[in-house]
Amino acid sequence: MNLPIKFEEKMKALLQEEYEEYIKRYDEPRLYGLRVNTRKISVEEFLKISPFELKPIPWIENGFYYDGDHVQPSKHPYYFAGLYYLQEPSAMTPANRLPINPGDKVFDVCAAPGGKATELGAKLDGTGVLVANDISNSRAKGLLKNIELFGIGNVLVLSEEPGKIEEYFEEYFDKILIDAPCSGEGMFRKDKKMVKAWEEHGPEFFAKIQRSIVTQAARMLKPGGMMLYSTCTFDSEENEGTIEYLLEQYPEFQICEIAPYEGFCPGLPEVSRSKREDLSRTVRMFPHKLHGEGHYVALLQKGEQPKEENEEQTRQRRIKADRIAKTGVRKIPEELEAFFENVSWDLEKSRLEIHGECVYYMPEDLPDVRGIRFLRTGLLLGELKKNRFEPSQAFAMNLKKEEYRYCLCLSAEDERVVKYLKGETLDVEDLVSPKEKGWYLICVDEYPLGWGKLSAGTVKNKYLPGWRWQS
Ligand SMILES: C[S@@+](CC[C@H](N)C(=O)[O-])C[C@H]1O[C@@H](n2cnc3c(N)ncnc32)[C@H](O)[C@@H]1O
Repeated sequence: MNLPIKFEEKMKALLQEEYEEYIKRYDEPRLYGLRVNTRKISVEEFLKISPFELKPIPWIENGFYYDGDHVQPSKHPYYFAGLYYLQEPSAMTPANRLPINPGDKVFDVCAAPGGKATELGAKLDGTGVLVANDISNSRAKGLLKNIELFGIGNVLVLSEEPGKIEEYFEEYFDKILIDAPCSGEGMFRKDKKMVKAWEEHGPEFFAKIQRSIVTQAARMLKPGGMMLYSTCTFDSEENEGTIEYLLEQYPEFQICEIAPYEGFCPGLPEVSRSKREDLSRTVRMFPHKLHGEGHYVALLQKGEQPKEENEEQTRQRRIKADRIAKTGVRKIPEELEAFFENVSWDLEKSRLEIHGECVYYMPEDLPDVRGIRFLRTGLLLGELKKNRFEPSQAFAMNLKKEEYRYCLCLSAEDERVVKYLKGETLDVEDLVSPKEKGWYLICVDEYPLGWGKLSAGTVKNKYLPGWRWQS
């Protein structure tokens, strides 16, 4: 493989006698990873039904290697049920090593297309709130789809400059993940286009952006909160250099130990300006040390700053508290109430929001985000049409089979599953009485795929057209 000479020289200086071993990895086949969505299925259960041969990724409990040269997990109904995400193995590390507690307010600053946000949302398991942002609107659309596919409803999906978001979320989050835009040196093997991109915009370009993002994010973290910074590059300015910069600007932050794995290498104080020893608590991942393409990960905690509040600060704090969005409806619309007779949720009026025809179920304690560019606030439950409620695709993905009364379960081998995913009408007379009618949750085995409307033994397809199986 043709690598830029400047890059090779830099890697030689960084790796010294290990360089030969590292460069040999470029001749080896690429690695494919699959991460189980533990919000929908346990690892144990997934291993019982997995159609693919899987080998554990030793440092990720829910991560596995698969043979991407012979199987295509993105073309299996379980993918459409959101049971897993396909992700390069070392890229699974950041979201895995950021500790998440139930109820946490979590922010993924550079989230598209959702490789890390989907894991953070799965770990929250319906509690707290996940704010997922990406500055690119087109990429944020893909992010929203992946979040919905994963069954994550306690969300806010934004497409905004972090500097603008900061105005609304000062010291709001318990956990922040920054998977920063970077020069992508760890992706050269997997994606040759990255080499060309590196030649156009190298480490210097990205180091500036990263410094701005980490300091903006730092201000959105609560004292005591944790922040994880990651890149898929080897460059020291973008890695240790960015962390060093953050610590200079915000000395109340400290670097934390990351749960170890034998293939992790310590960060390198010697490549930084200050040579501070604690940079060795950050982690470098190299393809010749573990079966992954390479990453850099740093976990930080914001210290509690003992501060006496003055009058002005108290006033500001009160203003902010008033900015918590007032959600809720006085009365649940009858059509929605009728639909929810078949859903086992306790629908809380205080969390419902209705805009035009659309009904949303909101996370609690969100600031009012008017003025921020957003793609979604909360879970879109569906639409209120004339005298009826039409449930959404996102709602189907958020439900568990046992939470809705009328389910139609097809086995993964049943050819009607793919027909359904392609948007076709289904004949199901063999499964339900021709007298049955109304909204059915169509499932592959036990796992919801979307809605269908049953009448006279036929399912009218309500699968979201934009998500259809492409042949
Ligand atoms: C490494 S990718 C993120 C990958 C993602 N975390 C995942 O695991 O799927 C970096 C992302 O940062 C976004 N980005 C670039 N500059 C940004 C900024 N200033 N604020 C927020 N996002 C930014 C890019 O659009 C890109 O999608």
